[in-house]
Amino acid sequence: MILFIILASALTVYLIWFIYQLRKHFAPLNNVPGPTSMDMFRGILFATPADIWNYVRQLFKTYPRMFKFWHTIHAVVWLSHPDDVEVILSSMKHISKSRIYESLQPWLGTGLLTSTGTKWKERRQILTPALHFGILREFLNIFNDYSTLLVQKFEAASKEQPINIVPVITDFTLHTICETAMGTQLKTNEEQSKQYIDAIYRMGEVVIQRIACPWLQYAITFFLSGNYYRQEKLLKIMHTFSRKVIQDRKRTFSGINVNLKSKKRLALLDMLISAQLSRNDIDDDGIREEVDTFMFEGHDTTTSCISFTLLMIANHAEVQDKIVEELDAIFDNSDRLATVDDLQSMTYLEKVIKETLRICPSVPIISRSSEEDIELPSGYTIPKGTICFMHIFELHRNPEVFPNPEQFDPERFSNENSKHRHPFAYIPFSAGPRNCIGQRFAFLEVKVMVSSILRKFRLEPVDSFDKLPLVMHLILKSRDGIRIKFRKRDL
Ligand code: HEM
Repeated sequence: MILFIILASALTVYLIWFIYQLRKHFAPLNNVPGPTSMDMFRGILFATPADIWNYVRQLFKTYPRMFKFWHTIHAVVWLSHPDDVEVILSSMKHISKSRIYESLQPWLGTGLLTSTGTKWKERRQILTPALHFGILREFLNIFNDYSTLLVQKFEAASKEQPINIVPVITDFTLHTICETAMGTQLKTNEEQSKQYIDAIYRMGEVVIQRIACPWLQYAITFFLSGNYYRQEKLLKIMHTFSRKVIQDRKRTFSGINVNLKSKKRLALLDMLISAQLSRNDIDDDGIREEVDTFMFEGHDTTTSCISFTLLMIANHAEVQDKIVEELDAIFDNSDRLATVDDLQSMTYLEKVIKETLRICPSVPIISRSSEEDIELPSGYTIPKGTICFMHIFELHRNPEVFPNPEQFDPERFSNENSKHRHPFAYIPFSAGPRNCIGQRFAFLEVKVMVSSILRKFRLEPVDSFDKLPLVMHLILKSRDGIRIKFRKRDL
């Protein structure tokens, strides 16, 4: 009994000391406005991903520049002003992702998206040449082949019925990333490919459920919730598949070892195998981490971008007319496939894609952990160890930078109008040292897909962006998909 009283007293003293130290360390945040922990708890308890999305947006209406709250023992700040975001993103000191990304680690390990420090620097160095423009040119045939198939799919669908485009586009972006980055065709009629595609969809659900529900972020509660077993099953399918792709590629790669010395450009997976064979820079698990990272980052983001671009075009007839005029001038009614020069001539379409990514950024929120105290231009100090969320979706709606922010206006991205813009006011691909490595890949793919569709179809609106139920997810998504009508163009 005495022992129990001593232990309980020691524990109480330790807890009081711990909370005191925590409060002292994070005292500079006391000045930052924000909801109370109780408000926060009420706001997210039993909330769906759509409720959480709306709740955070509502908080930005009350605290437009930034706000803070406590999430159990973690101090969290949300930022949306370009000056504040610039201080964090442009620094090499704050390159570590916050603990929110830990939910991705069972799947992606510490690949390029989730790693930090020397590991991240070395991997970025190996992988940057894999997305060089010279290589992307070689991917054009693959983009063209798959977009031809996509158009055929829409042609076969009923003319009058709206189509939920998200699953169809997802199917195509998964096939293109697998073939371009891994040099492997996903065969939808093969059981293993089918299982893999399905597992990627379902793993996304598990990850987001864990991020959205605070109590699932701890290993023990996650384990008890039953989601752990679901995750293990999915990981087995996905990792077995990626390991097989790597082994198959390695076999053929060692057979053509000459590639290591030749000038021929290597695809992403070949680049990783080459780094292993020639310099032992990366082991088998490391290659697997990067393959999984690119499969994830390289398909969901572009699916969101293509789907929202088509939605915006369907809802803005005058914008659609201008794109069609541009395409007609380039292709002159011919059926030929797009070349790199054609894609570079699609300057108006490029402005449309940029404006879509402003209103509907595929990655709406990113997060970092502060590695040391940060003095923000707003006058507040963020102590070391704070979780910093940067709300790209809100940042892109700053009325001082983008007047009338909800209005869709591609001309915001004319050379004249973009010239004097704050460099961190528009960051769909993030910015600074940890920006998106696949940005040029994404633009090429989106342009090929969207132009192929508009050369064949007139898009008619069914859903509109302002009525879509957006959800808190890693990637911007509508809970109910995105529906559009496709009417064959009279050529
Ligand atoms: C429209 C399409 C895309 C958008 C809007 C986008 C956006 C972003 C953003 C905002 C980040 C920073 C994430 C963070 O800090 O947490 C990022 C990182 C990344 N993206 Fe993309 N992305 C797109 C397409 C792609 C594609 C096609 C690939 C691969 C081929 C790719 C690969 C990556 C990787 C590997 C990272 C991590 C980079 C690093 O930390 O060094 N992304 N992307």
